[in-house]
Amino acid sequence: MLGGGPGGYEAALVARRLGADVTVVELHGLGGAAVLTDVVPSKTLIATAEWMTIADTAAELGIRVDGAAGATSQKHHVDLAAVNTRVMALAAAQSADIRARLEREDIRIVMGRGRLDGPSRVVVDTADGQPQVELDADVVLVSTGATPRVLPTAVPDGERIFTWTQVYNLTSLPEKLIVVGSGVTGAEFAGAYNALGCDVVLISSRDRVLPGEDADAANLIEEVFRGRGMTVMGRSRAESAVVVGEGDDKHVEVTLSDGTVVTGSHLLMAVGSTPSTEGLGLEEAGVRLTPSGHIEVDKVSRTSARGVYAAGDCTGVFPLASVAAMQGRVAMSHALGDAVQPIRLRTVAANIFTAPEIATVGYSEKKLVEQGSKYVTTILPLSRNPRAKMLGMRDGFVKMFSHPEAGVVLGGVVVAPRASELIFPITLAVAHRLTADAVAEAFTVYPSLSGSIAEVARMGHHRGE
Ligand SMILES: Cc1cc2nc3c(=O)[nH]c(=O)nc-3n(C[C@H](O)[C@H](O)[C@H](O)COP(=O)(O)OP(=O)(O)OC[C@H]3O[C@@H](n4cnc5c(N)ncnc54)[C@H](O)[C@@H]3O)c2cc1C
Ligand SMILES: NC(=O)c1ccc[n+]([C@@H]2O[C@H](COP(=O)([O-])OP(=O)(O)OC[C@H]3O[C@@H](n4cnc5c(N)ncnc54)[C@H](O)[C@@H]3O)[C@@H](O)[C@H]2O)c1
Repeated sequence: MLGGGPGGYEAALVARRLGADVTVVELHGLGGAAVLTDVVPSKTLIATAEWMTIADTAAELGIRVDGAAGATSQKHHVDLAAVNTRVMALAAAQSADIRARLEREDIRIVMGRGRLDGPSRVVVDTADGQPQVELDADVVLVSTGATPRVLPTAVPDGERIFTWTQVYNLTSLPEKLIVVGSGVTGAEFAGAYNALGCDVVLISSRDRVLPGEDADAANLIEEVFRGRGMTVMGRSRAESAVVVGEGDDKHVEVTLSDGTVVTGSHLLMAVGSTPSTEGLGLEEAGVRLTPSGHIEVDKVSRTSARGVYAAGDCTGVFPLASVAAMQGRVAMSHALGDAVQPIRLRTVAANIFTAPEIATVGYSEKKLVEQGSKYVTTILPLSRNPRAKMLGMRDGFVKMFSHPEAGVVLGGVVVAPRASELIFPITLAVAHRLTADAVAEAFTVYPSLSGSIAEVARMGHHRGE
């Protein structure tokens, strides 16, 4: 395995279980960017932000903090140094757990930068300056991931201008954080820092935040962001960014394409990723790349070179840790002759960890329209749910797409606190082609947020002729 992130280490475990001799080559640390810089750190930071959001409703629920002057006064504050220490410790512990698990399974780990020397040999420049390691293999899985895209006119310095991998250096909350890019990464960080108590400006090059997502969900999040005091600048492309001034006057200036200059104390660039596929000897080994530099793969993770498979963000199939892991497992099952199901992207569940969260599964409305499918949409605002009222939750909804005649659930969107947990019944329905009636017929607890899922399914009921 070239790369020890979710794509690589999950594949390693499957290959070992199927009886193969397995070596994982990893440049930085086991668990990959997912564990060390991306998923785990961001979601741990967001866990603190989520508590801050919950604390905001405390006064409404009748909770008073001793010494606080009134319901609207600032009662909690965040010690960012402590938060980031916890974040990094958690990521390191998770990485160590993965290493220990691989070692227990007798998987060899070689730390260093690997590259292909033809389709069945990997050469590793080891991290500790020891001689190169050469590994011959019947099967190679490339799972080298991706790194933050850097604009040459806004180069991160790790002190004032950050990529998302560097923000954990911060020991105190920025006075005013500018976030460039309103994809999932930008929206999650902008939302989190806003909840932690920062003044946040979100610069979005598109009409609205989260341009790729369900329009109702994205509009709701944008409204929530604005309602919490965030400045959201739509249709604004950042051209360049510089650090100016000295001492207390030091700040960041971001110049937009219309000449506007936005100033802040710090800047987070979240303008997408670049696949880590350069200098790996891929094309020389017969592995075809797409124009964007991603590795071309089929549904069982085969590349154009015999014996070479690829998984995860370096393939650009669907940049999620869960998909990387599935691609890796599928690759090894195929390569080692086990029963294998080609990857089914239609059933992937995804979640955006804003507050409220946005969870999606199955076909999106955009996809249903594009492919000319027949569908009905049923939608229920969260504010109608009795449990949500008790918990003081207002923003959110449950939406379901189903086939108008067959009643089969085609997809769903849940916007709610912990939507990542609530989406599961819809995921089951999509994965197993259940009808909306089948979902509606199952008992839900009263009162419960999941009651809205059964309710929205009930709304999709069609009387049989
Ligand atoms: C801020 C952020 C938050 C995210 N949150 C989520 C989330 O909540 N849920 C989710 O499902 N997904 C999330 N993602 C996406 C997720 O991080 C990726 O999809 C996932 O990391 C992909 O796994 P991977 O194995 O392909 O690559 P990675 O995790 O990037 O691992 C690749 C590994 O390969 C190593 N490597 C690279 N080149 C070499 C080489 N030449 N030799 C040896 N090793 C090499 C790297 O050091 C790295 O460790 C998030 C992404 C970002 C940016
Ligand atoms: N919760 C999660 O599962 C999670 C979290 C983060 C990322 N991810 C994965 O990573 C993928 C990539 O997300 P991402 O947000 O990192 O990248 P992205 O490419 O989806 O978004 C980057 C955004 O930045 C904008 N942009 C680019 N240049 C700009 C400029 N100069 N000025 C202003 N805006 C600019 C783009 O228009 C785009 O909307 C996601 O699709 C998702 O699969 C998942």
